[in-house]
Amino acid sequence: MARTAKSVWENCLSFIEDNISPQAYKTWFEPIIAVKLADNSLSIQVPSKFFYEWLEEHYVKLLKVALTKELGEKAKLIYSIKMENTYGNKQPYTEKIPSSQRSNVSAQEVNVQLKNKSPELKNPFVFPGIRNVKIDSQLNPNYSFDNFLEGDSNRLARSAGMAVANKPGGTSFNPLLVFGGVGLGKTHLAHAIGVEIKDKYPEKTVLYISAEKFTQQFIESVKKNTRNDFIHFYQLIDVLIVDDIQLLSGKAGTQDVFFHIFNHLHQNGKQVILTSDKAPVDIQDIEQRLLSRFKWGLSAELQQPDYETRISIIKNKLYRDGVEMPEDIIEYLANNIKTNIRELEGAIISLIAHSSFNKKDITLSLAKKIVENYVKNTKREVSIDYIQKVVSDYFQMDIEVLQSKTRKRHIVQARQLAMYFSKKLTKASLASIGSQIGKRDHATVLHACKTVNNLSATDKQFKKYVEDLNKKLNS
Ligand SMILES: Nc1ncnc2c1ncn2[C@@H]1O[C@H](COP(=O)(O)OP(=O)(O)OP(=O)(O)O)[C@@H](O)[C@H]1O
Repeated sequence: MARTAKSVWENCLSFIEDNISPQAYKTWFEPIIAVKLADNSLSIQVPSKFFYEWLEEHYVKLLKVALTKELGEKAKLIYSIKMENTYGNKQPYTEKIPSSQRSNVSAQEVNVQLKNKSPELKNPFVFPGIRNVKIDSQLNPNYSFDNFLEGDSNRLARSAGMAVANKPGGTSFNPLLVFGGVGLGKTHLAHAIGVEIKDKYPEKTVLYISAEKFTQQFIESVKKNTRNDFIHFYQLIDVLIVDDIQLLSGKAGTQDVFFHIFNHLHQNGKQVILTSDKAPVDIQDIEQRLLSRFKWGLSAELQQPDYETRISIIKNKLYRDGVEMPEDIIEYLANNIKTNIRELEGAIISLIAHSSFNKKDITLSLAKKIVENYVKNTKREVSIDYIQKVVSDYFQMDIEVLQSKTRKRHIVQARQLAMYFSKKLTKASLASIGSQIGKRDHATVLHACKTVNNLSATDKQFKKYVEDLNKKLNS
């Protein structure tokens, strides 16, 4: 019997159904319609671009296995997206996108000159001993310069990033340190520079790594006694991008090893790109010699985007998602989500999802509801620095006093309150809270939290402090 799109898809579905939860199957697979089968390519129609992205993100492997079983190794999946009811009464239209269209930045081969007999060079990403080390750049090709919109708030950082991408290691921006608040595009820009360099100079070895992962790898190398291999590995890199460098704060061993790697790369004309959520002067607990190196090149700030840039970012995101939205809603979003581009994008995604799942138009009242949720839910994301500022302002003392070693009762209480609220309102560990609030250890923070709970149950005045601060930190 001749195979049809429908019969092939039905076989795929019965395999998929056996491998995921009934709820997921119902939500994500039942609405799909198989539309065409040509050679090894099956076209399926999905209800929205959001739907397509969800499938690609969560079920691409399963789809691949199911399809390969049916159509063999060369099987291809093509999505046809039916844009319906996203806005207004427009005719539905379709858009075709191949599965996993995003090209990956391919692994890079590095020939290692082996000086001794042991051919082992440990790649902390892949473990087996290897002569020809393949280094996955860890870059995300979706973060490019093309979709990093320019505005006054990011012009300097973006242009410096471009200059570095054009001539890695060959400008005075080495290191290039990009800093700025949460969700303002540091990671995006860092990847964009790496992606651009790989495009222009495919032979260069580029590596993106978060400072957190770098630290974990280093700790692992100490445990396994492979510290030299670890250093050697990083010294092979032509362009090293380290994200969230402030996370090295308080980690003396990791800072030390990074210092050696940095010096080696810098001396050899290799490019280093760093990001941080603070300006270099404000990064605490980083050794002076390292801090001074961070300042060798250029520190460029990403500021909060102005209104025009927010509008362009929204429009660009909508354009890329193939969705239209009335101008007044775009303006409403831009006027109400100002400080964090990730939140702005999140609100747009929620709006699209709501309207496409509920088959309703995107209206201003829906936008208001979503923005309200966003603003409410994200208000609690405060930093430990901010908490210390609010608490010290409340007690009219300087942050340095709050952090000092003094045992004066009112200062101790202020410090304990700062610790208590840091535990309550942030995801930071006790140890990290302690190190940021006057270099105390985790036991001190634990004790502070208990004391605040006890005192608020027994001391009226103290209870009032807690209530006042709660209001200030949540407003
Ligand atoms: N100029 C821009 N144009 C378009 N999109 C942007 C721009 N800046 C940021 N974004 C988007 O905003 C989101 C948040 O950016 P990113 O993750 O790079 O922020 P971050 O500063 O690294 O945040 P965090 O401090 O939480 O690590 C991303 O989806 C990114 O693509």
